[in-house]
Amino acid sequence: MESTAMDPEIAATSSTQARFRSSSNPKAKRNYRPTRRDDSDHEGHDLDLQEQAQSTETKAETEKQGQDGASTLPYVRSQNAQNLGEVYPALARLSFLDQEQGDIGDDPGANFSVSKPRRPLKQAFSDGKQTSDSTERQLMSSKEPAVDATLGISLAVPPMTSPAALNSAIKNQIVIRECEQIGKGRGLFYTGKESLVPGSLIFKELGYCQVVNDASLSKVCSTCFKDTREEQGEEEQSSGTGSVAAGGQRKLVRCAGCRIVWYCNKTCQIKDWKLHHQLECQGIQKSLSNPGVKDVWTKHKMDTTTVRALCRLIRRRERVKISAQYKAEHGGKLDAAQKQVNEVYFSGLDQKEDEWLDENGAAWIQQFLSSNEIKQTTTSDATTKKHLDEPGQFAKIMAVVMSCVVSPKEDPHVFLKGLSELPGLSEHDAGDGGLELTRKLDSYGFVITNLETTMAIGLALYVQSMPFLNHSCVPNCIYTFRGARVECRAIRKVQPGEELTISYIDQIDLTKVRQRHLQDQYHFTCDCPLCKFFPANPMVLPEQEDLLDVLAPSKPLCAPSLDPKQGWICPNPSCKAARHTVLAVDSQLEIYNNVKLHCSTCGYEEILTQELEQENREEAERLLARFVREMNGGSASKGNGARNFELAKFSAETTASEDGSSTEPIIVGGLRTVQEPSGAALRAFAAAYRTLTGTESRSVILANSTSRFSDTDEHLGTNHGRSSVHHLVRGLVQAAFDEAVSHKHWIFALERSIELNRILNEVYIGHHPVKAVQNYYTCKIANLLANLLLEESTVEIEESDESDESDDDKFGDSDDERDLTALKNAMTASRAKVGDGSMQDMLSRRGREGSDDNSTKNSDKKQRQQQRRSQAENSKKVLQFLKELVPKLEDSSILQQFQICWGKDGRLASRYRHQVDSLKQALHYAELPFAKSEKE
Ligand SMILES: C[S@@+](CC[C@H](N)C(=O)[O-])C[C@H]1O[C@@H](n2cnc3c(N)ncnc32)[C@H](O)[C@@H]1O
Repeated sequence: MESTAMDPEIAATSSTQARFRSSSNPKAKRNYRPTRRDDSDHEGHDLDLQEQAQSTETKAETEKQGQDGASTLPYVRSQNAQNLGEVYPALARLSFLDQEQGDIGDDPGANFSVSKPRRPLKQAFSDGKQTSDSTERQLMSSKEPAVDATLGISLAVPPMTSPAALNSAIKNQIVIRECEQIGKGRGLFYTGKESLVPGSLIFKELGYCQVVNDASLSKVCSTCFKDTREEQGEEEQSSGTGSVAAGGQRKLVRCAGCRIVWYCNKTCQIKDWKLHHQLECQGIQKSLSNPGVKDVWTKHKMDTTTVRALCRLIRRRERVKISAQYKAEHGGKLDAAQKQVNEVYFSGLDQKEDEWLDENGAAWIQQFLSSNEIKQTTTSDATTKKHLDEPGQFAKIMAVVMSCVVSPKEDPHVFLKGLSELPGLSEHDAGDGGLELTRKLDSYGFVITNLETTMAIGLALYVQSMPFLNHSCVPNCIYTFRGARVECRAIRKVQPGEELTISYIDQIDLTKVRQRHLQDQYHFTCDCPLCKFFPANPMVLPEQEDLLDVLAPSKPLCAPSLDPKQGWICPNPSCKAARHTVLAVDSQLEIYNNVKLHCSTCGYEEILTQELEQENREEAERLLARFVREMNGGSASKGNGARNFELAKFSAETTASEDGSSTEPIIVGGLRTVQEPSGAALRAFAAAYRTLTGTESRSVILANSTSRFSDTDEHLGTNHGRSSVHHLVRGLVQAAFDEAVSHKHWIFALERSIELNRILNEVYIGHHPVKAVQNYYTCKIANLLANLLLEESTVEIEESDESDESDDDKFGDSDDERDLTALKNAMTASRAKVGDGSMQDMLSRRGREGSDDNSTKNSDKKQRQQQRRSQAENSKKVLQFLKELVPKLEDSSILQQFQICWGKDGRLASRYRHQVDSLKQALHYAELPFAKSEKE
């Protein structure tokens, strides 16, 4: 531990120098309830429960407290949280999906603070003792570190006797052992005989310590982690003790002692008080009286999430020591307070697990949350120390921690050293305790996220199974949170012997980006199939340089014959196995020069070359660019910047051919115009299509146009042609999706997203991350629409009450209000004139209108009325569309293709079901005002 960390003077200076993070709250996700305006001062609801809670403590406990300043209360965990969790790790990439994850501010040094979602962070680099032997190290029932008989030294492989392991849904079938890959350390493996089905619960566990992050403190209960932003019509559970606003929306109450942490109600507050907060509260108040660090709490000079987590971690160890001492002195008996708390709050697994954590947690943190194996291949201890200390963060964090936990009489150095002093450890192990603990929190801390929003709401340190999950860009597991309890589930079939993995990062980045991220943040090179075989992530359009990389002559020249299950569907129209005529070999062609296609059903064979594929891709891109250019006015209206195309709204209808049979149309890209596509656009398209396929296009429908090109299906011909069409179609749909997203055109984005899902299902058989990602977007957009729809219904009511409301009022400041306005405008957009198509245009036009002089006010008013009528009409259409969407989202045959969504029962997994339910609920609400405006 560097002395600067504890020096109060230096601490004071550093805390004033550093601006750790802005205190801005994450953008509050809209509640599904109609907005209520309640201006009552939230803080006015503070319950002075500190005293009440204290009065419930027993005398003995208070006395003990007075004597040594530490709580003798047993650790108790509430298990009444239900609403938290994470849908799927690390996928929220698009800006609109990015929930504010905790602002780190512009201080680069603030990065260390736990303020954004993260998987386990950088690896710990402590001095644990273990070997790199790849043999299984599992010991079933020892509390001591396993001993390798050959080497005679202890191994960093924890015994699988923790409650999480013993209570696992697949008891005794998961083991922790060394991975074969050098430098990877230990991993969690499935050893059952039957393969695991998607959705299987693998384990669930409680954290050793957990805290709500700074950004969510006033929104999330610090005991049960219930997020008030996400409640939707649930029955209030505050039973009169919590604060319920007039509108039914629950408010949290704040500890009147430290004024930092918030709770659902008295019960939660008392629970936390007994477990942690009593000491935490005293600590914070002590810290507040220290002028050097006071600003941290009062002016949010830095993020205190890590600080509070560390304090809780340290305190738990302290409390356990005191508790053990009490037990020893009283013949193994619990003190009266502990007994009372156990009776009132503890039950079943929670109790067992908490007792186990009390007894073993510190030792596990000390001995198992570290791996020499990893240390050797990553970086030195000194580098780690430097990393932690680089922006001065470590010193600042420790200064605040010390101001909370160390009593004035104590020597901080001795105190910190003492943090490592566990029975049985050598002097070497008992190094710099503060640094070691911080590194462990940094390495193994998990961000607790909210299921609905994937917003980061807290930080927890798990010690049982969770910390041993390694990363893969194509993971087979996800973890979700129930309160602060983490649950790990399989998301696809897991074969016996397979390692269980989660993703630490955003899977949809390019391989290069992902690898850089993993290297920078976690210090390892990922060896998963996506990294090994897909240099250009097929989930995103490959960048030119990635293509150049893979075209390097050193690459293998010919790919092994492709297994139809992995990448392509037989294009032979008469093949019985063929359902679609689209190829999905682009990913493979990014690696191999030639791909030999062989259909095991009909014997069809063909060789596709990288060059050919590259040509097709380029041609498709050229076509796309030209087509979009022409659709936007192109040469005809050069320079005026007008946009005259809008994105597709609804799928094209099946068209009847001359002989009376109906033809399924190919909707190229789903682009439709608000008016007829120009002749130039159509010609551009036809020419490029001809070049790509060697044929005239067949039944290609553009926009709302009735124009189409006649052709026969047979002419689609070779893979060459099909591959080009595939690029074209997918590129166009992707472009349409991106366009819709960039304009926050959610309805269209949703529609395009579903279309992309359909295409992906054709081109990737079985599970594929690309499908998971797109499906994730579909769900998120549906969820967003649900919010917007509901908001719209609220606004509709408000508007009808105040018909003279100015435009300015409707353009609120919040992003949500803007989204809502954009959505409304989008609904009107289909009727707009040339140049009015884009939402941006419309928004700026409306902005300009707002500044027009009085003479135009009347006509503006009429226009607005007209617009409202039009909005109402369009709203009905949207409603109808969404109503039709719900059964599709629940259609199990569609879902079976998105394996990622499967629940145990083969239905939509509950995490998605929840979103569909939200949509249904919003539809229900939304109908009321729409019905009203209809009558009007
Ligand atoms: C939470 S720990 C996982 C358990 C770790 N293997 C151990 O033995 O303690 C995260 C660390 O494991 C290592 N790791 C995780 N996934 C890996 C992978 N796919 N390849 C190599 N190392 C990996 C990295 O060093 C990372 O920082």
